[in-house]
Amino acid sequence: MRDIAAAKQRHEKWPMLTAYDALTARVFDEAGIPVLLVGDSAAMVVYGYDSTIPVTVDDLIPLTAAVVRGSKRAMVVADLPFGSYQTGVSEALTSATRFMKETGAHAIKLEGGRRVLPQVEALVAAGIPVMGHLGLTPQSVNAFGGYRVQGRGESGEELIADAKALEAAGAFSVVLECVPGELAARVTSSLSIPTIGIGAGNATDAQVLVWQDMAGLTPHTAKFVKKFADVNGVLGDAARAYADEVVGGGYPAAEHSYK
Ligand SMILES: Nc1nc(=O)c2c([nH]1)NC[C@@H]1CN(c3ccc(C(=O)N[C@@H](CCC(=O)O)C(=O)O)cc3)CN21
Ligand SMILES: CC(C)C(=O)C(=O)O
Ligand SMILES: [Mg+2]
Repeated sequence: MRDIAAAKQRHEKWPMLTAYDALTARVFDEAGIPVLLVGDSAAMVVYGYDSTIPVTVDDLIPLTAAVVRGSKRAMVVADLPFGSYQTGVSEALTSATRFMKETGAHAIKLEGGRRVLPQVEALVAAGIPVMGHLGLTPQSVNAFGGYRVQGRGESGEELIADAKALEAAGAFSVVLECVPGELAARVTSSLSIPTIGIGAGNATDAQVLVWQDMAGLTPHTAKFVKKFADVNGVLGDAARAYADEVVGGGYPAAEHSYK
């Protein structure tokens, strides 16, 4: 955390990725990704729901614990799911302390600005580092009427006020999702804590992507995603090659068999 705070002063950008299991956490940790987020996007990319709304604390705790076990150096951030903190300060404390005690995560993330300020202040007071999340907050997809760019026009000023309020409440960083690059640049220069962009242009202090999106596993992705690999192709080819060899009798060969 001290490192990513210092990076802002030095204008050094850094990457964040999601992770949901021990093996991918190890890969990203060894690749030098300093912060891993166990996102509530697990609802969609792990559990197959069509939004993040249904996923629970009980669903996310085992995944978060696995990511902590798989990584050595990375800071692991646990995303608080819908319904586990909006309901009040005491619910937020209960949910966040469960993640901290049962998973070994180093910080939590929650969505929203001034409307969740009491929760942010209480978590910070309890010694739990808090990452904020503004702009397209997917837990509010039903209020937004879809996954749409946020903060255009007048509402950009509201977002800046939310970001400043989160910083004043003690948040150590803030995710800006699907907002105009110009707005993200204004927020980034207005805050002394780092901003982490996803679909927020290139002026933020850091970037985050869902790993299955950046690695080319997810079939449909938003405009902001760049595919850095073709995992869908590689994995599909491996499955087809395996199937062919099983059907053809080529696998297993002598070297895969016990005497
Ligand atoms: N795999 C995955 N990747 C994500 O980035 C992600 C999730 N899942 N689940 C939770 C949320 C949902 N997210 C989304 C989903 C869709 C768009 C999207 O399609 N956006 C439109 C913007 C349309 C507009 O207002 O102009 C796009 O066309 O990119 C954006 C973010 C981001 N998060
Ligand atoms: C995309 C990031 C910021 C997130 O909240 C998630 O993966 O759940
Ligand atoms: Mg999330």
